[in-house]
Amino acid sequence: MFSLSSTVQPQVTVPLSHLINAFHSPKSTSSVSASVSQNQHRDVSPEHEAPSNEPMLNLRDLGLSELKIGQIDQLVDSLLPGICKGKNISSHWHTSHVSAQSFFENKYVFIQSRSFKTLKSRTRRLQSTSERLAETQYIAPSFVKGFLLRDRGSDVETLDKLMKTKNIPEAHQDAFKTGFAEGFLKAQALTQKTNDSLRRTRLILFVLLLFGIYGLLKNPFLSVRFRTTTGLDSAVDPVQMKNVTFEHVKGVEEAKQELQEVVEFLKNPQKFTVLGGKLPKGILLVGPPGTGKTLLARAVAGEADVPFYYASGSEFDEMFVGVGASRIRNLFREAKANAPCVIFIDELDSVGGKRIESPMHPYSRQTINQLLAEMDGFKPNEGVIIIGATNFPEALDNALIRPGRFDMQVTVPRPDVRGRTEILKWYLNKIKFDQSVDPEIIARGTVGFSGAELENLVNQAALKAAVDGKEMVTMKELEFSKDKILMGPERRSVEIDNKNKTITAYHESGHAIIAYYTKDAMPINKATIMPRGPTLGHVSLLPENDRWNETRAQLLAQMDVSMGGRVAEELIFGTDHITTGASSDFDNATKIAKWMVTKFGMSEKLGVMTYSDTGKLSPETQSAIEQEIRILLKDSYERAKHILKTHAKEHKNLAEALLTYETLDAKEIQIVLEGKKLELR
Ligand SMILES: Nc1ncnc2c1ncn2[C@@H]1O[C@H](COP(=O)(O)OP(=O)(O)OP(=O)(O)O)[C@@H](O)[C@H]1O
Ligand SMILES: [Zn+2]
Repeated sequence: MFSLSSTVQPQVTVPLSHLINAFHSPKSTSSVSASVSQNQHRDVSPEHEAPSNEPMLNLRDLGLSELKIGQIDQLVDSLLPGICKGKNISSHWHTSHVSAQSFFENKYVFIQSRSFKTLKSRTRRLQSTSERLAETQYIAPSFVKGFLLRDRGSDVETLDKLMKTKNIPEAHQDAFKTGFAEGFLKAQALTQKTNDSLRRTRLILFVLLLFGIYGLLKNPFLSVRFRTTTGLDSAVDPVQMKNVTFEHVKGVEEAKQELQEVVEFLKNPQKFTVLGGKLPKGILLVGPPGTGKTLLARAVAGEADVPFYYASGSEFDEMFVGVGASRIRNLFREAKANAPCVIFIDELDSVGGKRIESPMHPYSRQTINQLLAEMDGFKPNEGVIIIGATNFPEALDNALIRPGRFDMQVTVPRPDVRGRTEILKWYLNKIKFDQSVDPEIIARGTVGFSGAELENLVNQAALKAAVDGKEMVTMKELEFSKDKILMGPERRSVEIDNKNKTITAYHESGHAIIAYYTKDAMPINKATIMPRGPTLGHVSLLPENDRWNETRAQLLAQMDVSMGGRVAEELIFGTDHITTGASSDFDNATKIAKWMVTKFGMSEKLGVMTYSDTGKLSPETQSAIEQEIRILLKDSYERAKHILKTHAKEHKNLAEALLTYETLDAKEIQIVLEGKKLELR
């Protein structure tokens, strides 16, 4: 079963008594021959398989070169009566022996036997007892084999030399050899013991390893580490959330307030029980991605200083029967054992969605049922609070949002301008930034950004500053990374020819001039002719505040600003040279005009009425709507033309400044439009 490595040499062994007798064979042949002849039969007897208790000795490791021919004959005769008699080897030996002094130097019979035994290397390679048995069956008793295979001339010489150098008299040589044999035997026994204990140790280690693997797979705590590899268990790491508190979550004040009572409950569940109050078991955090739902849940656990169990809904969504359900079971079992605590299930919709069983999610129903059963299975004041998060509350299974389950909903919206400012300040404080940085300006220009996106913006600005070899982050890097997130990376590598650059500069200046000179337009933030994403240039405007509502004048102003690009092209380069670059401007203007007519009731002709599905309307109404939209756009176009004609000089100055500097911020645009000279940067 457990074969040893090939470096371990096979041992051909004989009992000690045989060896001693062999040395003294000429004198005490009878006892040896009796025991050896027994040995011959051992090859097939089961006795042979069971190792004898007597210490075993390897004869081939003994120096026997000093034996004279006569002695060898006697020895062999006494050890191998069968072989010697049957094959008449001794006579053969006598006639063929040439002159070799030593037994091993004789190249005749015994060497033949060696080759008959197929090369010494083969013998050396023999590994298992069974192989050895097979060999010995057709050759000779094992010890003779060792005897015959003796080929370590150097060892033999050492013993010879030793006897010579020590000047051991003939009479004592036998005693010397016996002593040598005893010493050898001891060493042999020791090697055997070492080998045995090595074998035993390996066996024990192997068994321990097997137990270890089994234990790891069974133990739910240890299996956490194996979760990803085995995919079958479900334990979840509890994480102590001391370091995350409400202080870390910015711009979601209402949500924090609502969750404050949950924190109180987790801190002291008994207090609530005494008063008979009942807290929801499950809280549903609803909001767009990256608004800090996970962060809030962590903060709840952190504020209350209780363990936090994180699980993602998609982890429970398994192709295999029962896996999702068993994961949920394990999660709740562990949480209950560690109450008070918070279980957080991210992407709840992917485990608790209303989906019917489909080939993609064959066992989702089972998983939802398990979740419901677990939620029903513990008492409200047991100290376990389940917080679920979703971007699509509509997609949740109705059973999940019934009272007693996720019955409290907390909305986590995208932050408003104040929230965004706070978030930006929070992340700016983690990096080095210039005192001139005004987080509010960035906040104003990042309508709709989530907390995660704002964090990313600050991070990208820091990276940009590092790449540019700056010591601090300035507004420039922040603006840069904002544009990158909004419009894709700059395309500096694109070679834009001068003609196109000029067209772009006049087009963008057109937008900027209209924005600057129209009362209800948003203030300009920046103008650039640096290609970015799919655009060749752009003008960004900045609302002073998040706009909850927009007036008719503001909408018209937005249309006018959109028209400014094309009007500029037409006025400067002529009708024949207008470009395709204004298509997205027209999209924008047309959308606003359409909404004014069909949604906002801002057309006198069509009245205060909404027209949702324009395809189903009568042809007359449809053409009336179209007519109104057309008029709004035409008027807008004319207004833009008027402004650009009036401010042709400013328009030209701004376009040239853009051609020189590529990007101009609000202040620089103002300087140019006021007719002042722009300082060289
Ligand atoms: N309001 C916030 N205040 C501070 N940091 C925030 C805020 N919102 C998001 N972040 C940052 O963005 C990271 C991601 O947010 P989080 O994972 O909490 O969002 P989420 O709403 O759970 O998103 P998803 O729905 O994609 O899971 C947070 O780790 C945090 O660094
Ligand atoms: Zn444009």
